[in-house]
Amino acid sequence: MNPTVIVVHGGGASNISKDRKERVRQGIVRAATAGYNILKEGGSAVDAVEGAVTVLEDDPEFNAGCGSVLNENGEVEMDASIMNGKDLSAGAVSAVRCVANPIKLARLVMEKTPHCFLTDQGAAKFAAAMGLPAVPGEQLVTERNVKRLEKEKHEKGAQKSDHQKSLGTVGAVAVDCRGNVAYATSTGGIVNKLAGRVGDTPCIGSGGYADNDIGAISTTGHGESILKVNLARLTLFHVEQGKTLEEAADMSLGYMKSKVKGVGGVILVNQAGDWAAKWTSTSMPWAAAKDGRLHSGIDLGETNVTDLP
Ligand SMILES: CC(C)C[C@H](NC(=O)C[C@H](N)C(=O)O)C(=O)O
Repeated sequence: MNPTVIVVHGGGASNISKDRKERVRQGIVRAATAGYNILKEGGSAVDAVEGAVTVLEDDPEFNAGCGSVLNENGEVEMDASIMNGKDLSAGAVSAVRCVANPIKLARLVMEKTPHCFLTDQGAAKFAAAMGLPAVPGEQLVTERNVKRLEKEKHEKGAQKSDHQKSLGTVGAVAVDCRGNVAYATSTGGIVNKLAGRVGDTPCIGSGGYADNDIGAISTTGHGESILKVNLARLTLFHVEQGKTLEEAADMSLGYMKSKVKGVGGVILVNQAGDWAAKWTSTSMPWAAAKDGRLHSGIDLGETNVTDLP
């Protein structure tokens, strides 16, 4: 039996307030625990990453699903992708408006169509055909995100730090008892984005990648930067070249910073059950479950370890 591991992230961020930090921590732990339980019951890595990301899409603290940031028109447009490292099958959706869980739609694209990627209206039509309930767009708009958009529009042009732009993209990577790896990533993108803007999250090789022979990775950060360097596949390239997961993450994040001044974060696992969580943003909420233990943190140098129930 292979060791089962799941790692989740809740985006890159800075200066999270104290009580929000607690809610973020709880959400991340809840998602990692849900994913780990799926693995423990013999579920696949794909089931586990979809399950963990669904928990985070349903949590308004995170920038995905019902907590998604708003575009310039005050609307939610979400991106998501998922990949199975067993056969490199992949599914992605972009600019979807009216589904509660874009990651479920991405999985359906992967498993029920001959394609990898559906967008906008075609994705919406496919969701309806698959019986995914449509939710009214307004239902995904939270008070906090209305305020955040107003603030962003008001401050436009003024000097502002990256954390204002977006917060709480979510992702998961896992390895199951059969040695298969998978990733899932989901986001509302960046606040005040142009309608129709597509980020890194749904793009295979940028928002994530999974290959049993190398490992699985999910990314967060400035989408345009991540796209330019193909952050996910670049990191796994370093792993293929013999680097450890941590070394590979440091190299690719360092490259993105020096080359295009982009910050972000990554989580990784491989078939051997090694895992890593690394970031160049000020902080990144993350949690990893392995051998009945839960490791978690938000800020640099912070790791809490507890026993899982
Ligand atoms: C400033 C960064 C680190 C915040 C981070 N943003 C994303 O991951 C955005 C997503 N990759 C995109 O571009 O659509 C977050 O949401 O936590």
